[in-house]
Parts: sequence; structure tokens; C-alpha cells
Amino acid sequence: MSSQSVHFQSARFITSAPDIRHLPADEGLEVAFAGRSNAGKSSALNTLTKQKSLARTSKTPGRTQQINVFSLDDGRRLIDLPGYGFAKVPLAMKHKWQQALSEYLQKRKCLRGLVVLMDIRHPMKDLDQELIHWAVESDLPVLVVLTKADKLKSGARKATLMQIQEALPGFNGDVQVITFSSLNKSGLPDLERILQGWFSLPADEDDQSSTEGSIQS
Ligand SMILES: Nc1nc2c(ncn2[C@@H]2O[C@H](COP(=O)(O)OP(=O)(O)OP(=O)(O)O)[C@@H](O)[C@H]2O)c(=O)[nH]1
Ligand SMILES: [Mg+2]
Repeated sequence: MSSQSVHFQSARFITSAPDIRHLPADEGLEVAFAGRSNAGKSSALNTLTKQKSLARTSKTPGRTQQINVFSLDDGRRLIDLPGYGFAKVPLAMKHKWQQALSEYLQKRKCLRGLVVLMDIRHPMKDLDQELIHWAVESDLPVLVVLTKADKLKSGARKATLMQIQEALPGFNGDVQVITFSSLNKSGLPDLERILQGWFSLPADEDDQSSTEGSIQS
């Protein structure tokens, strides 16, 4: 595992896992992209990695139904999570991916940071807020990415950004907020910089399992 800067362009697809038991070993560092269905998670991953079709995108919500794993280099990975909050799927199926999602978030020790993506026109729905609160309580750094920023004029864009920043009081430091567009690449330098920071932290820094049960010398 290197602590050198990550080359997002070198991302390559590793696997689609139906649940956490099918993921690569829980080692190294992962940054996961989460958010409502259709928020633009897969598109943002493609923009970040400068690859048009690394992650599969779709006009129809519910495209990403499994935990998709992309490796960057030795031990560092990006994760595309299934979207939540999409009503039009059979209940049994929805239950299955929501379970995979919550299990991933709760159990994956190598998860270093969570990117929560929201359509800038429909931000901070109940499930988004729940997810952010949970992550903050779990001491997981969060980056809120307001996607499809190209859909709003500059004034409305800035107003929404400020509104969201103000809606996250007390989280300063743990939760950052940026606007982003996969269409015109606005916000890409911010996304790159913040993820570089997360990936540069040493692995296992606060991983209790690495010290638990170890012999103290
Ligand atoms: N205008 C605009 N459209 C976008 C942007 N990002 C994504 N989209 C569109 O939004 C739709 C959904 O994008 P995806 O990236 O597939 O969304 P997702 O969050 O991965 O969706 P699920 O996999 O269903 O959870 C597609 O039609 C994209 O082309 C953006 O920045 N600007
Ligand atoms: Mg997707």
C-alpha cells in the first residue's frame, strides 16, 4: 500500500458483488459513492476516472443493483453502491440491495470516506439525511456532492450550496459540501482533492481490529 497520490484514471473494474461476502478482502482503503437512485453516482465515477463507461449509467433509476468495485492501485478502491429510495422495484429486490448497502456501510472496515451524491434540484431527502447522520456518528468523513449543477443557474446553484451547508450545523470538518457536474466537469478539482486527502491517510489508522487482541510489547 502506497501513500502516494492516487491516479483516478487507472481505475479498473474488479467485480460486482451482491453482498459483502463477495467483496475483495477487507484491507486497504475504500471510498464509496452512495445516494438516491439516479443521483448521478455512476456518472460521477466515470467523470472522476475520465472513463466514459467504467460504471454503467442509465436514465432509468435503479441501474446499479450491486456493489461495484473499481481498483485504483494496490489496496485502494472506489465503490459504486446501489441507489436507495427508488420506489418502482419489487419489494423483495429492494430489500436485497438495501440490505447489501447497509451491511456494506456498517461492516466494511476499510471504508475510509463516504461520498453522498444528491441531485442539486432534490437535495437532502430523508434517506440522505439518515445516511449522513449515521456516517457522522460513525466518525466517517462525508463529502456531499450536489450533482447535475449544470441544471441550475449560478445564483440558484450558490443558494442551494449555502442552504445545504447551513443545514449541516455542527458537522463542520466532518462533512464537506461541493457542487458538481458530470456534464461540464465543474467541481471535479474539488472532488479529486478531497478524495486524494482521504486516500492519503494511512490504512488502519483508527481500525480497532488491528489493535484488538494484539500483544503489547
Ligand atoms: N445534466 C446532467 N445529467 C447528469 C449528470 N450526472 C448524471 N446525469 C444523468 O442522470 C441519470 C442518472 O445517472 P447515473 O450516473 O446512472 O445515476 P446513479 O446514481 O448511478 O443511478 P443508480 O445506479 O440507478 O442508482 C443519467 O441519465 C445521467 O446521464 C450531470 O452532472 N448533469
Ligand atoms: Mg449507478
